[in-house]
Order: sequence, then C-alpha cells, then structure tokens
Amino acid sequence: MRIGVLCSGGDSPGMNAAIRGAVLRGVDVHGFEMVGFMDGWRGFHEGDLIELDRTAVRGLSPLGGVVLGTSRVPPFEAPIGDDVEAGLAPIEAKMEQYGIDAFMLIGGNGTQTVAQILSGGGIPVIGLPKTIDNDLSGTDFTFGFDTAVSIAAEAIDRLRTTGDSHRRCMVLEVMGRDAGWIALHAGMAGGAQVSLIPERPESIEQVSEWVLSVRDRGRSSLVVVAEGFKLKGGESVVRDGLDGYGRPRLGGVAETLAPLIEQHTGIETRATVLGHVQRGGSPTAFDRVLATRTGMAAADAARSGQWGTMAALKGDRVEMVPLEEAVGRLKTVPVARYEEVRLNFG
Ligand SMILES: Nc1ncnc2c1ncn2[C@@H]1O[C@H](COP(=O)(O)OP(=O)(O)O)[C@@H](O)[C@H]1O
Ligand SMILES: O=P(O)(O)OC[C@H]1O[C@](O)(COP(=O)(O)O)[C@@H](O)[C@@H]1O
Ligand SMILES: [Mg+2]
Repeated sequence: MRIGVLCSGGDSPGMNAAIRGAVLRGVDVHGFEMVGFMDGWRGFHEGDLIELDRTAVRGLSPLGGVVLGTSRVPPFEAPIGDDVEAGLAPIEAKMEQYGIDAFMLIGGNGTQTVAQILSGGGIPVIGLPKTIDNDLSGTDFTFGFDTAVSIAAEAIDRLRTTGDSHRRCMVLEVMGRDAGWIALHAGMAGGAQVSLIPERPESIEQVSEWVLSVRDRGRSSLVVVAEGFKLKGGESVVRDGLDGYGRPRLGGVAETLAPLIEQHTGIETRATVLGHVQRGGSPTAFDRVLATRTGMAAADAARSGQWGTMAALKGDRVEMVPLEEAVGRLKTVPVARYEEVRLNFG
C-alpha cells in the first residue's frame, strides 16, 4: 500500500512528530510506501511530493513547524455538490497518477471535514487531529495545544512582572478562533485575574469591576482574552484581509479592550497580542508523545483497514473514532468549566 500524507490548516507543534510516528510504524513495521505532499493540497494538485522513509523523518520529534509545510489551499476546484462522485473525480485521477491508495490527513476541524467528504466518496482516508485551538470534537486534546498553552502561560508570567512594576493592567490576547481553550488553560496556569472567552460575552462594566477589585486589594490585573471574545452586544474583532480559505482573520480584541478598561477604571492598561509565537518552536514533551502515538495509531488503522476514522485521544488511550464524531460541531469550552474559574475573577 502507498499512502499520501498531507497537512492543512495552521501548523501545530507536534506535526513533525506525528509524521515520524506514522512513518516509523507504517513503513518500517507494516511495509507501506509513504509519500508526503508539500504545502497541503498545493503539493497534491501540483505533484510536489517527497518519499517518506526512516531517513526522511530522522530527528523530527523535537522540531517545530512541519517539514512538509501546510496551507489552506482548497482540495476541490468547486464546492462538492450532490454529485460527490463527479466532485471527487479529479482527486481520484491524481491519486492514480501518483500511485496513492489512501490518505493520512493531518489537520483540524476543517481538514477532518475534508477527510469525511473524501471518505464519503469511497476514498480511503485516516485523520490525524492537530490544532493549537483544541476545538476539535471526538478527541480529548489535540497536539499543539499543550505547547501553545505553555507559551501563553510563560507570556503571562512575564507580563505580570512588568505589569506589577508599573501598577498597570496587562491584557494578553491569545489565539483559539471561536473556542476559549487556550485562554482558559493559560489563564489558570498563569493565575490570571480575568480570562475572557468567545463562548461567554461579558460587559465592559463587569470586566472593569473585576480590574478595580484587584487594584483595591493592592494588586495589578492580568487579563487574558481569547481572540474570538466579544463584549456583550458586540462583534468579534477582525483584521483586514482574509485567510487562505477566504475567512475573516480574527485578532486585535486586546487592543480594543485595553483602552476601554483604562477609560472605565482610570488604571493605565497595555495590550499584548501574542500571535503566532504560540504556534512556533519546539513542541512540549506531552505534544511530542501525543503526536507520535497519533501517528502510530493512524498507521495501525491503515494496516487494519479502519478507513474513515480519526486517531483520537480518549483518556490515556489513542483510539480510532469515526470522522463523524470529529466534524460538524466545534468542541467549545463547556459553561461549567468557565463558571468554575469566573467565581474567582477579580
Ligand atoms: N467544508 C469544506 N469543504 C471543502 N474544503 C474545506 C472545508 N472546510 C475546510 N476545508 C479546507 O481545509 C482547509 C483546512 O481547514 P482550516 O479550517 O483552515 O484548518 P484546520 O483543519 O486546522 O481546522 C481549509 O483551508 C480549506 O481549504
Ligand atoms: O495562520 P493564520 O492564517 O494567521 O491563522 C490564524 C488562526 O490559526 C490558528 O492558529 C489555528 O487554527 P486552525 O487550527 O483552525 O488552523 C487559530 O488559532 C488562528 O485564528
Ligand atoms: Mg480549526
């Protein structure tokens, strides 16, 4: 069997380790041939691919980014309509040209949606979940999330010392799209006084009240805000331009929030947007292990013909779950997880 591996969506620390795990198990143990398409679907469309063998994945586990590259280049020329067979014909033709029997798709909710479309059309595919946002259903955690949270928590630690020195309120914006996982976990790890998430709008009056209560007991506030957070009655803050898939880019809410907090509290406030630093650099040991296990499980699933599934973390086990479990709905922060930290805001 010859398997094509490709990555799509934003990069996520651990993608290299996942490729390594899949190749070590797939090529060396199961005797597959494996190839990697460069820059996601771009490489597939343009025939830009490399052979993946033990040498190709040497030393990859600690490496950030992804050696194959990743992109948001669409897989299909046009949205797949009712005639799925016709829509997938160009992909099947290319698979034949490259001698590919199956895919391993490394990506988040968007990528796994594509995996499900391919699988629904009879193309053998296995999903490997990645995203720093941790917003993918069907799995407890995605690799990349732990690294992003660790980086954000370190940023909180550093902002706190400068914030304390100037008696300022520091606002840190983290990523996560429409899910508040990074903000929630980094806020808990760093002891933020307020963590604001997209799932739960708050009013500026409420946020300011928390910041003032922190000042009243002699401390400076650290407010962590997820990029998708909306003030009550407001909209998400978006940047100019669209992403590679034509969606508005989130970001900048900290810069909107900081002057409002300053206005309402009279406390000098500064905004920091952490941005892509969260996705950069070496994965944590946790993410390396999760990613490697994900890759190995995907190769085993290919061996046993479990197509149309995704290698998901369930408790301490990596199990194959149907792609339907992963797509269709975002895994957002449950109300109870937010409420338990909100009790101590301020
Ligand atoms: N419903 C869809 N139909 C076709 N292509 C899709 C669909 N959803 C996502 N994609 C493709 O998959 C890519 C990856 O999805 P995206 O949401 O950007 O990242 P992730 O997989 O990390 O969530 C998109 O940029 C787009 O090219
Ligand atoms: O790299 P870009 O295009 O700026 O994308 C930024 C987005 O990618 C992410 O880092 C990861 O999102 P995906 O996993 O869905 O690709 C989001 O948190 C963020 O909104
Ligand atoms: Mg996503």
